[in-house]
Amino acid sequence: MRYISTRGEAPALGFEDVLLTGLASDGGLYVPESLPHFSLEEIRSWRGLSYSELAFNVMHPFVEDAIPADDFRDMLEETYAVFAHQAVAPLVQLDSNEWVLELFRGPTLAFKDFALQLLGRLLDYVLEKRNQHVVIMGATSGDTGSAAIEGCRRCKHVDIFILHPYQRVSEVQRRQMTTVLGDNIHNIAVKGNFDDCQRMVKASFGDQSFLGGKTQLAAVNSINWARIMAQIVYYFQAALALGGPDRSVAFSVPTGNFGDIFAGYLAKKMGLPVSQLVIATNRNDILHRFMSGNRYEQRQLEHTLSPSMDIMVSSNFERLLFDLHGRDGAAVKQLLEDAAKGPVSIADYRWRHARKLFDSESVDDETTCATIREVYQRNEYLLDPHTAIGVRAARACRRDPAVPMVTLGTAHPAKFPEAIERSGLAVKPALPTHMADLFEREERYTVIDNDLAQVQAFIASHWHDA
Ligand SMILES: Cc1ncc(COP(=O)(O)O)c(C=O)c1O
Ligand SMILES: N[C@@H](CCOP(=O)(O)O)C(=O)O
Repeated sequence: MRYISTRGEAPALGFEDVLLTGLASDGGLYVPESLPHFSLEEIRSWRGLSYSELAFNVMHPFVEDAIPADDFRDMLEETYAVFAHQAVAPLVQLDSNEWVLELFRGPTLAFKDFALQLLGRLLDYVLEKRNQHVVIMGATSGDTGSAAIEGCRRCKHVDIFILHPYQRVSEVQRRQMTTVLGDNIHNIAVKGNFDDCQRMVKASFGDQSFLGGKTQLAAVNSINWARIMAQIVYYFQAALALGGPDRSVAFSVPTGNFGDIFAGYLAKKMGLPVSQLVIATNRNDILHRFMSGNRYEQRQLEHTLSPSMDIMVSSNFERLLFDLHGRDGAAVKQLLEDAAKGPVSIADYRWRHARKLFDSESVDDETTCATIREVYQRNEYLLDPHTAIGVRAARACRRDPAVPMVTLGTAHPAKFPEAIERSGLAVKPALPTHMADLFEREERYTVIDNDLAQVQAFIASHWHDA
């Protein structure tokens, strides 16, 4: 399997190099040159497999040139053994044909664990083989950071630097990152927003000279193809549990950086019968505005009760644009350069195609709280604010009540007590036992101005060989 860049100017790479490269050298994102396609018969034969066995079947074609099958199987077995539910991603029914897929049973209580527990093991495997060191540089609006630290902190050959927007993540999210005190773990609170953090990460991948040529950067964000690859699996798992592939399933996906829903789009392209994909956004709704009116326009970022989705520059949208433009890298490059200067539209027939692939809805804080309240009162089930946005959007966009609609439950409600309180509910979601003393643990992080040079200087002087 070879991987090509969405901007068409970077060299094609194999899996190992894609894993370590993160952002392509032309500023694009890597995607597989061609996707594996599974027949209905093959997918049907996967019924009853454990999560890790299913993960092997779905992902092996992407890694087969780089990792022997038995090693990959062992890695997946270990990865999904750390999840706190036997089903790994259990389904919870809210109503007739309405489900939540709980993706928050991993160590850091968000869907990011599915990919980052694996990414840590993949990095360890490849770096050990090459005897190579990397500096992980990641941006987080709250969840990727802790999942990346948890997934990679035992890797032998890495130093980890995670940038989060200062005072713009929940206290639980911050503490999940800043209380992990290893010598190779560095949390940076940037006086800016998530987009600023992500911009710094991308700029640093583009010019790594600040590291003095002694090591290289690796990505834990969904710009790294391996993140997307691992997130495809749970679409297959949920569909199989609900009668797929002999029955279509619809998914509603709380969306920020467009990684999770892009994985759903790929699952469909790989043969899974998916009847609907709903993009569910908060008030930072650039994707919903684009889907509704073919106008891609960045606005001021708002701070909402669903902070992990406070994102305006949605990285993985580029991967979709690449497909919408017939995989013409030059066209994507031009479009994104124009988009950085002002609003852009795409050719009407391309936009209509996008509308066939996705529905969308934007949900404000008030409606998020109302949804948390309603679902709790009816089902005694507590949604986190991101999942609540997914549930609300699913209800607004649903096309066929006979088709199971699955909302991806992207985080545990205990990570966002503020939203639960604002919903007027008297319940306090408890943190699981392994995090019970989170508020007593020592924290360590460095606050830095919203300034790339200062951030890079910090990294250059703190990675372990520096
Ligand atoms: C809890 C939660 N829900 C949803 C999202 C959105 O996922 P994506 O960025 O893949 O669209 C994120 C972060 O990205 C998140 O942390
Ligand atoms: N919501 C994310 C933002 C980063 O997205 P990623 O999927 O590209 O890592 C977070 O919680 O950090």
